[in-house]
Amino acid sequence: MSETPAEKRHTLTNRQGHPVYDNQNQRTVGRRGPATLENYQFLEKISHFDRERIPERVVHARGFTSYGFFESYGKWGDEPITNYTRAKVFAEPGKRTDLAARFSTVIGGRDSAETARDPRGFAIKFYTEDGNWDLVGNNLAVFFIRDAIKFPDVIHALKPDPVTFRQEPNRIFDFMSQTPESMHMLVNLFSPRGIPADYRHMQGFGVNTYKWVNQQGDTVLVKYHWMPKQGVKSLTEEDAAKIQAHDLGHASKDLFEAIERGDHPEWELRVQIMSDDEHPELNFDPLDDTKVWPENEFPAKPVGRMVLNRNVDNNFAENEQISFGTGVLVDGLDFSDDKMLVGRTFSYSDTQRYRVGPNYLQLPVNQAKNAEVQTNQRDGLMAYYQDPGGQNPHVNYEPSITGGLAEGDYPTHDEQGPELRGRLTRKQIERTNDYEQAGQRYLLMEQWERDDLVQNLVTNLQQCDRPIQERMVWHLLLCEDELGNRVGEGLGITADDVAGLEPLPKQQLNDEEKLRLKNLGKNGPRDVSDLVMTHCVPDERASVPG
Ligand code: HEM
Repeated sequence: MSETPAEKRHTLTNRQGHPVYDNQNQRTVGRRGPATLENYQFLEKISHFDRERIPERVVHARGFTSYGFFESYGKWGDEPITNYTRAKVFAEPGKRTDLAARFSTVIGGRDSAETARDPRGFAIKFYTEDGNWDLVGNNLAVFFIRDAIKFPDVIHALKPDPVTFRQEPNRIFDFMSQTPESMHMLVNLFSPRGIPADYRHMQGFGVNTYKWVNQQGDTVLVKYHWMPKQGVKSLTEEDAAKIQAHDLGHASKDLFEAIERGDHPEWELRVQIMSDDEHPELNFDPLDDTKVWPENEFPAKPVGRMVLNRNVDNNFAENEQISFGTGVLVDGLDFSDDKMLVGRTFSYSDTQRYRVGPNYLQLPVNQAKNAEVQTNQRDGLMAYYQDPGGQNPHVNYEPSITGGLAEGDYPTHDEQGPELRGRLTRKQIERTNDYEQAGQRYLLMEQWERDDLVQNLVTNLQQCDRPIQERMVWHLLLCEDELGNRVGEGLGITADDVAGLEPLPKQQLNDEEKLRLKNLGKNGPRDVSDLVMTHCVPDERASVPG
């Protein structure tokens, strides 16, 4: 390789701007040492190196960030989107908003394999003119649990054993077998969808239920879906192992290289809407993130597209320090009472104040760069940007008659949504219905996906204690006969072996589930003839050379 001509190079300095004349040798007394303690250049270099790492994300540690834009179609079906939301990002057809996207795996550390069977994070930061909007989703449409209080438990079960430091199927299925609401997620996670071919060929889902608010203050419940224009492709366990044998970061590499060569990946954003009420006519709760909303009843309508067209310049500054959160909403978008969402909304900014620091929002990648930020928040560790505080820099408080920042005018209404009534309680939601959609999901799979799912469940459950295996077969039979019977066959467990198991303590079975339990393994397939679900679009088995 030819050397860069010396005259074009800048002189190396330390962080104080002092030129470095020798970067190979410490200052010592005589050639052979000892070293001197006042050697500022050496101490600055080493002590900065000692602090190069920040805590990695507690989940989603390995990920990759790129930039692009969102373009609104301005319509929800035939209607202007403004009928439903006043969020400016959707306002008119063709309106573009800058964004950053971070895709990730969940459980492994920062250097772990991207071929892991794991949900994939699908986090988008829209830099809108009203400030930032983060849509923090996953590639799978549902989640393991429906109440945020269980999040540390589900993650502990999925993370390595605190003693052996290995991910242990026995711990995972110990927890899942006691958590019936996880069945829908497990049916997805152990299917090929649990190992997307790469980041460009996967879907994204908001998973939690949010709200849209229009000019009149009317609210609707919404769910968000991202559909890759590249198609959906996934890997079997064997194919993933082949890739992992020579590459731990194939998905980041694929995305980076596609963007570098101008092959810009694209996703369409589709939105489902429901009126903002409890929907007693449904046999599930619209605020339950273990459920999808059937699209024959609630069509997913295209509202815009996202294109990724630029890579980061610095992985640490833009990927490691980027900070997403579900609390980051703009006017026209709102939270629902989804009990996961409220917990997530506390958790993200809490962990980021610890992981990145209290001034994490001053970093360029996190700044609301298309909106004015003027706040009386001051100082703290690594404070970089000090806002002048309006005309009078002495007034860093509000209210004031001598200057400083003033409150804005409320966009339209400060009251919205239905009236809520209820007594304080710790009860779970009523319509748990933990098995139906898991069974439907199985029946809507292609044959290769079903076979892969069964094989993956059997291989993992074979490593579990017998009572865990039995309880899992019991749950899977309640989802769908064929699924339970096939997994049971792989483990040497029949429906009769588990028919006598009582429901779990605190488990609420609905009438249909009670009936299925009576006929365990002999109920016949559910009817899925009319059912349309976005997360069931055909999945292509990715081809892997060798
Ligand atoms: C109560 C449940 C949940 C809690 C408490 C929680 C908490 C967290 C925490 C603490 C992080 C690390 C954030 C950081 O260090 O910057 C994180 C990352 C993430 N979570 Fe969750 N999470 C929950 C559920 C979910 C669900 C249901 C989804 C999918 C819809 C999800 C998607 C993500 C994504 C995509 C990231 C990575 C964001 C990035 O790329 O930086 N999480 N979560």
